[in-house]
Amino acid sequence: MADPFPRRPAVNIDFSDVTYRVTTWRKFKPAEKKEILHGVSGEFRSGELTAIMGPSGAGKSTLLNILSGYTVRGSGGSIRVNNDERGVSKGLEEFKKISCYIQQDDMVRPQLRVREAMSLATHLKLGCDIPGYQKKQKVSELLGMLGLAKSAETYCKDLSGGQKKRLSIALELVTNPPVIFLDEPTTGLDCVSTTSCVDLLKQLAEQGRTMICTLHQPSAMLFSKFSHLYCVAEGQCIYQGPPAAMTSFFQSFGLVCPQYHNPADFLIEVASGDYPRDLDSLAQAADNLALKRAICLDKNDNADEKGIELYNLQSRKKIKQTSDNDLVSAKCLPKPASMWLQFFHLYNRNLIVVRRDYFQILLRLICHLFIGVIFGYLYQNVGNNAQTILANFIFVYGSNLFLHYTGQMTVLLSFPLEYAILTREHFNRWYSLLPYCLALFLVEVPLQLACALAYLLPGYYLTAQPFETARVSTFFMFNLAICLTAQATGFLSGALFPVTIAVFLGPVLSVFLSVFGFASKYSDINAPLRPFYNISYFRSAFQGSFYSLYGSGRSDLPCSEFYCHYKKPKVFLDEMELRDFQPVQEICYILFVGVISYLFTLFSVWSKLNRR
Ligand SMILES: Nc1ncnc2c1ncn2[C@@H]1O[C@H](COP(=O)(O)OP(=O)(O)OP(=O)(O)O)[C@@H](O)[C@H]1O
Repeated sequence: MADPFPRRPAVNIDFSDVTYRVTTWRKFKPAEKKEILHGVSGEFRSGELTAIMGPSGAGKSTLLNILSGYTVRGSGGSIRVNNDERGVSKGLEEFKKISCYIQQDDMVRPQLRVREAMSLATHLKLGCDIPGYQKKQKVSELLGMLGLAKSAETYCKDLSGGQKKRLSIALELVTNPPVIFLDEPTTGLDCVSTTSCVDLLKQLAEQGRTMICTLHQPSAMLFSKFSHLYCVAEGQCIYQGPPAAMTSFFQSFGLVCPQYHNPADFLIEVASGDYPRDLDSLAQAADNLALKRAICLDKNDNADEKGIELYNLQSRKKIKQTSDNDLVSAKCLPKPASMWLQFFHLYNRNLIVVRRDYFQILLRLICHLFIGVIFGYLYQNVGNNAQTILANFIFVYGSNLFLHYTGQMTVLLSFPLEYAILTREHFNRWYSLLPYCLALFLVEVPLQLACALAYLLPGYYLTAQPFETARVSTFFMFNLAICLTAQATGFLSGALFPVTIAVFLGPVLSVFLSVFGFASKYSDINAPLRPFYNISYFRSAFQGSFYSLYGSGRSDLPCSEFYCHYKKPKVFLDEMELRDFQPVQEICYILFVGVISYLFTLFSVWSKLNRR
C-alpha cells in the first residue's frame, strides 16, 4: 500500500532584489513612502536550518512575511521556488500548499486537549482519503517526535511556552510540508526549552525540509547549530553563509570579533553599527558570497569571479525556462476535507469549547434569568392594567435595549480574540471561511436565543402580559429577532473595528437607534432626522413588541379608577402613531438587517484575511 505520508520533494527558495515599501500617514503632513527592505537576495535550501538574524527593526519579520507569502502588497523583486518564479497570481496559492508559517504568538485553542487539537488538524487537513486509524497513528507519531506524548491529554492552556511552540509545529507537520517558516520560535522560552526547540528544528531540517526562522540573540552554542545564517541590517543583507565562516567574513572588512566573545552577539553588534562599517560594501560582499555558495552547491565546485558571472547568466536563463518542474510537491499533498466535513469538524470543536466553557455559558444564562426576574418584579402586573400602560411601554423598551446590548457585546468582545486564531489557521489552509463562519454562527445563535428566553419568560410572566398564543409568539418573535440582529451587528463591529473602538461604537449605536420611536413619534421628528427613524431596526423591534401586546383589537384593559384614559389600548396606539403598524413587514426588515450584517461580516473578514 502507498505511504499516506510520503516524504516530500526538496524545495529550494531563492530570491533576488526583494524590496518592501510602505506608505506612512502622518497628521497634517503628506504621505511618506518608506523602504524597509532595500533589494535583498539570497537562497534557502532544503535540508538546511536557516536563521534570519539582525537587530530589532532590521526587517527580519518583514522578509519572512514576504517569503512565506503572508505579505504581498508593497513588496517587489523576484522569489523563485525550485527555479519557478512565484508570482501573486501564479504560484503563491500552490506555494502555500507546500509551506506553513508558524507565527510568534502560539495561537492554540486553550480549551482543547493536545490530542484533540492534533486530531482536528488531521481531520481538516487530511480529509477522507486517509483512514482514521492512520490519522491516529500520525498524531501519536508526531506527538512522540515532538516530545508531547506525555502531554497528549493536557489542555492547551496548561502547556508551557516551549510545549505550546512544539504543538504549533506539530499541528502544521500533519501534512508534512517541505517548507516551514517560523517567526521567533524561541522568544519567551528559557534556555533549556530554547535548546530543545532549536534541536527539533534542526532535526526537521535534516529530514529534508527547508526550515527558515527569525531569531534574536542566541547563545554561542545555539548559534553553531544553524546550517545557514542570513543577517539583515537596516533592510540590507550583510552576511549569508554558514555561522562558522561569519567571523572571518567580517574580519576581511577589518571587523574583528573579540576573543571569547559570543559570535552571535558580535553579529548583532556589527549589524547595529556598534562597529564602524560600510553597509553597502558588506551587502555587496554578502551577495557575492551567496552566489559562490550557489555555484558550489549546484556544481560541487569552487567559484571564482568568472564563475559567478557565468552562473548569473545561467540562472537567469533557468528562470525563463520555467517548466512544469515543480511545485510538484503540491500535487502529492493530501486532499483536504470537503466544505461539509470542515463544517462538521469545526462545529464539533466549537461544541467542545462551549461545553468546557460551561461556567461562562451558565453565567450568561443566569444573568439573563436574574435580570428577567428583577425587571419582571419591578414592573409587576403592568401588562394588564390601563393605568400602567406607560410603565409597560418602558418595560418593553428596556427589554429590547437589554437584549440588544447583551446580544451585541458578547460577540463583539470575543470575536477579535477568535480572529487571531482564525488568521493563523486560515493562512495555513486548515479550512475555508464559509464553514468556519457557519460553525461559529450556529453555536452562537442558539446560545443567544437561550439567553434571550431566560430573560423573556420570567419577565413576560411577572409583568402579566396577555397569554394569547398569537400575542405571545409575536412578542417573542420581535424580541428574539432584535437579539439575533444585534448579535449580527456585534460580529460586524468586531470584524470591522479594533476592539477599543468597537466596544464604544456598539452601545452608542444601540442607544442612538433606540431613541427613534420610543422617545419620539414620527411626526415629532425633524425631517432631516426621519431617515434614522426609518432605518432603525431597533424601532421596528420595539414598536413590534409593543404592538403585539396591544394591537390587533385587544379588548379593554382592566381599570380600577373611575376614568382610565388608556382603557382602550387603541387610544395609546393612536397617540404613538402605531395604528397602521405592519408586523410582517417590520419583522422581515429586522431579519434583513441581521442577514445583511452577517454577509458583511463574512465579506469583511474575507477581505481582511486576503489583504496581503
Ligand atoms: N506596515 C508598516 N508600516 C510602517 N512601518 C513598518 C511596517 N511594517 C514594518 N515596518 C517597519 O519596518 C521595520 C522592520 O520591521 P520588522 O518587524 O521586520 O523588524 P524585525 O527585524 O522583525 O524586528 P523585531 O526583531 O523587533 O521583531 C521596523 O522599523 C518597522 O517599524
